[in-house]
Amino acid sequence: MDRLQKYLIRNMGTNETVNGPSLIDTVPSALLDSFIPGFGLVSRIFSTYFGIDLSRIVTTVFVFAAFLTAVRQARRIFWYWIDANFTANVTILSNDDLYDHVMDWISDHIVTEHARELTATTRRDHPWNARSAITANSKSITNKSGAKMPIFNFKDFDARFPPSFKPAHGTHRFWFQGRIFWIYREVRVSSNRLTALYGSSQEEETIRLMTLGRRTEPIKRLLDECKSRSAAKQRESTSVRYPDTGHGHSYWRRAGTRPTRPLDTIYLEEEKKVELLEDLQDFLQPSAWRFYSRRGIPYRRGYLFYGQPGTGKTSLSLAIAGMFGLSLQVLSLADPAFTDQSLNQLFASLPSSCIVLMEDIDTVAVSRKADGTLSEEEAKKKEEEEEAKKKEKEEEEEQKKSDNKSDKFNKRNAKGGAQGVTLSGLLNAIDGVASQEGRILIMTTNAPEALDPALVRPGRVDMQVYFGFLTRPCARQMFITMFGDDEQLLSAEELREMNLGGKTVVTDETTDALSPEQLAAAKQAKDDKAASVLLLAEKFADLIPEGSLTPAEVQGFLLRRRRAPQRAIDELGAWAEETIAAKAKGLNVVKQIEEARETAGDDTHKDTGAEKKVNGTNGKKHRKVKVNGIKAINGVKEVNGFKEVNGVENGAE
Ligand SMILES: Nc1ncnc2c1ncn2[C@@H]1O[C@H](COP(=O)(O)OP(=O)(O)OP(=O)(O)O)[C@@H](O)[C@H]1O
Repeated sequence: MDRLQKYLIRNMGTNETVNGPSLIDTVPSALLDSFIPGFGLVSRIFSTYFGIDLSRIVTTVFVFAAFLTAVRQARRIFWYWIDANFTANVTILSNDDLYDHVMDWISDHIVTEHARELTATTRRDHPWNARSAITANSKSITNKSGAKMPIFNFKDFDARFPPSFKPAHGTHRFWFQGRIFWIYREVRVSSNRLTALYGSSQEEETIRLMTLGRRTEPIKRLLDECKSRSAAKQRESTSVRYPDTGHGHSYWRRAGTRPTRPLDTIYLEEEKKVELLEDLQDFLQPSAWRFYSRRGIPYRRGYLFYGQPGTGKTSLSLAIAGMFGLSLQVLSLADPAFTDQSLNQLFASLPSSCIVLMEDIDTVAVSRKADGTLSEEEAKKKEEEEEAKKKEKEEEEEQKKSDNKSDKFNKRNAKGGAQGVTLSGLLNAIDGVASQEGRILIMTTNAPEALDPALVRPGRVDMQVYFGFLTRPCARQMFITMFGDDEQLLSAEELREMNLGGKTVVTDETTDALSPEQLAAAKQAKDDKAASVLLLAEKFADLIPEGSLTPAEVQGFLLRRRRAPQRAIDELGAWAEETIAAKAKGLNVVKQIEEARETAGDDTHKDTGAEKKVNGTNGKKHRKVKVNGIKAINGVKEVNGFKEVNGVENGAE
């Protein structure tokens, strides 16, 4: 013992004598001195002047901390052991739809007033759900007829809703069907295997559901509950995904949801619509999968939607996705970030049933053959290119500085460049071995003739659908949809504003307040209006020049007059004539706005831009207004929205 004491005293630098303080007092002080330089000196000062033994205090703190660490470690080991032997777990990645279903359910069920750790986000309801455009601070503008129109203020609307809460990152406990569950919400770095499997990014958020017991059945029941709850909520929306090519990996990023577009708001000849739907329905039958696999046919379906811009190719794709409850994966090959490899990754990581919408497919490198070789003509072209290579290089340097990215991409594709997406890369991706079964591919193009035949051969494209100009039946339907009483399409305010000669239009909100006589009169007014709209729709359809105007153009025209059906009919002829003439000349901008206003000396439409009085059809004078690339011509007589609605009745007579 003596020897040990001497050794410690010598090595730990204490100058106490062997007969001084005991070992238990001395050792900590010496040890602490080596950890905390100067501790010995401070300790002696405290001991001399205050009579406090600092080393004892510090030792106690150290022992306590060590004890706590040991307990924590023991608890971790205990839970690890429990977790490994007596619990069931299910992990869900954030790029899966299930993640949102679970988060929605959890937010509704465990975010109570007792929850202590939450993540708050601003909640925005869709203005669609606003009962009234008028808020406490509503300002209004006066329209041409002197009537006050309340301004819908989005900030005021948002302010009506409290934030929404979700469980914060970390662990939360809750009960479901009499059983305890834990949810761990965390961000983690994905492994290569997971990345390959789910096509996810390097960092991703996960939730892990855990319950006691060795079977996952209770968790599956919970997931079923989450799914069925949110399925009802999500029936009205279509989830849309876009590709992300960050971190050297390409994956589908969920871009949110879009309201499901009703199919009857797509104006396409009925036979074409029915034929397409039957084909899709046939393919999506559960029995079809067996049929395809038994015959060794890849279970995929391809469609080519072609036609003028603004004829509804994209809109129909969204409507179909909503109708069949499929997600829409949108891909634009004009994106310069895409390569053959990223395209392959994206097709390999598609969900098992979905619609892939590839827009403007003609922008891809169409000059390459499927096998990557060049045709005779192309080889000749390449030779010429090589001859001019030196010169081009210099030019390209200059162009690089001035051109924007998409111009560069188009030029590269026009030359059949090997970067970006090549035709052979595209063909491999869409029907290579890695491509997902069960997917529906919709390719859209304005220039079908520019496509390589390999791209549209049967098997890759199983059905071609032409989207043409607006036909009369479709124009009629568009008019009815635009001015009809469907409360899905028109808000209560709008319906009320669309009164007929002073008679109130019935809405759900107003029915309670009316006496039986008033109600009958109002219902009659509503029926009258519906009948009037039908008659006006016939007139409108008769005036539509077939084979000349796209649905987008007519939709734009009607939207400008969405409260004035009679005005739409009055102005259609002149507008259509002008629009067709402008298109024939290849004009996009019809009038130089300022110049036109100066010439006309008229400032009625300050907000809309150019105006110029010209002679239109039927010997009437018209004012031309350029709005968002679509010309509109207002009738010469002074019009106001409310009077024009009354015009519905006139038109019906
Ligand atoms: N056939 C149609 N039925 C209903 N709406 C249509 C139709 N065609 C165009 N529209 C309307 O016009 C707008 C543009 O339509 P959409 O994007 O679907 O056209 P597109 O043919 O895909 O055009 P692009 O070739 O330029 O991509 C949308 O607001 C849509 O509502």
